[in-house]
Amino acid sequence: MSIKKTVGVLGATGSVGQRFILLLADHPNFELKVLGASHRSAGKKYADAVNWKQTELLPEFAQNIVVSECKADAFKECAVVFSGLDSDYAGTIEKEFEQAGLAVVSNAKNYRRDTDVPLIVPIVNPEHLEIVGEKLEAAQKAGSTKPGYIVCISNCSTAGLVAPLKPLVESFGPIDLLTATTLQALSGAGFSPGVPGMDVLDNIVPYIGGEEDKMEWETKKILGAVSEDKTTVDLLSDEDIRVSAQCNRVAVSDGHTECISFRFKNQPPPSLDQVKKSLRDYVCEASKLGCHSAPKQTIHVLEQNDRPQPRLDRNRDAGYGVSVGRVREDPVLDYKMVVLSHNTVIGAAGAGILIAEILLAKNYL
Ligand SMILES: NC(=O)C1=CN([C@@H]2O[C@H](COP(=O)(O)OP(=O)(O)OC[C@H]3O[C@@H](n4cnc5c(N)ncnc54)[C@H](OP(=O)(O)O)[C@@H]3O)[C@@H](O)[C@H]2O)C=CC1
Ligand SMILES: N[C@@H](CC(=O)OP(=O)(O)O)C(=O)O
Repeated sequence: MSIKKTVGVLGATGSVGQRFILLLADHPNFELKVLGASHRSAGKKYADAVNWKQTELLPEFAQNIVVSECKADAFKECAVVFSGLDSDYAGTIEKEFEQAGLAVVSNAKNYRRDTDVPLIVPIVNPEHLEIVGEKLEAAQKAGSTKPGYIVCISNCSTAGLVAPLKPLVESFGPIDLLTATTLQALSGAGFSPGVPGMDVLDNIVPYIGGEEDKMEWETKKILGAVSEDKTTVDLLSDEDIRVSAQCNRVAVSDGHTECISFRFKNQPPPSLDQVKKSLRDYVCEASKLGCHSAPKQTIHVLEQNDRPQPRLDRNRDAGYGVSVGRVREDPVLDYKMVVLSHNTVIGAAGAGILIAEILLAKNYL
């Protein structure tokens, strides 16, 4: 039996942090031993520090762990540190951890735009982790100690957007025009303080600060390619793809829905049946590698007229799979569809865990 790697979570009390606790309970490769949060939580038992908001009970293993301050020394035994830190603090803390030689897999936005930091949706572009492999190999050749590094997880809405695009681009070539309108869950806004009930009850809020720009920019990095020397990512340009996003907050607990339309660069486009087949047949690399959390079916193509729906479909493949429905021709672009992805699983904590499983499978941890 293989020995489990010790791991830690920064921001363990938040929306993403709580999801990490759930997903890491009884994980076959990782044992979650160290939890970090703000000075308000540090020194308390996790059960006393956290305002637990999940529908599942707080797992027993985590209840009595004493929350640490987010200092690298407390995490030095960790093979990987997952971060669900508030972005106001993630920048400094994650850099300190990297400089201390730790592997950090982060949900925060701070380093996503650094070209030498992989920005990963694990069911889409795990090949960008080659940048980590190259860094480790270079250090080994130079005889230096194993370096720390940061891997970023994408914005949660971007994860749902790029998932169905990947197989389509692989099968039929580039997509050059793309529009997306999102209906985003409350858990995406975090728990401190979160969205006030008066804002969302009987209501929709048509603004999520910074979200549209993130979707438009991050798509170009995720669908880009690793440079020849394997040290950076070459982004797609505005000429390669134009992306337009509109983001809305709705009264759903978990699961981001996105109505998307797109055009293929190569005309005429594939048929509707070819599009659906490409989505259904797609097997992500994590599944091929046999990673524990990899979805059995990466993209679920639903044929019922009224699906996907967040409450009914967000937990497909335990939240690691993405659902698409209403795939049909678009009278303006080529095709349109509705995409649903679990924002705190494949859009956040679950993505982090799947990335770590891929790093492990590639002997990078
Ligand atoms: N929610 C989602 O679906 C997604 C979130 N993200 C990103 O993940 C990160 C976490 O988001 P979310 O869980 O929603 O946020 P929350 O507000 O729910 O949680 C924030 C966490 O950060 C901790 N924290 C706050 N201040 C400090 C500090 N000074 N030092 C150390 N820790 C601190 C909090 O600890 P304490 O309880 O002690 O205050 C808490 O654990 C953010 O960067 C967010 O943008 C990314 C994708 C999706
Ligand atoms: N903004 C997203 C969640 C989030 O925090 O994303 P990011 O890590 O890109 O800031 C939402 O509200 O649903």
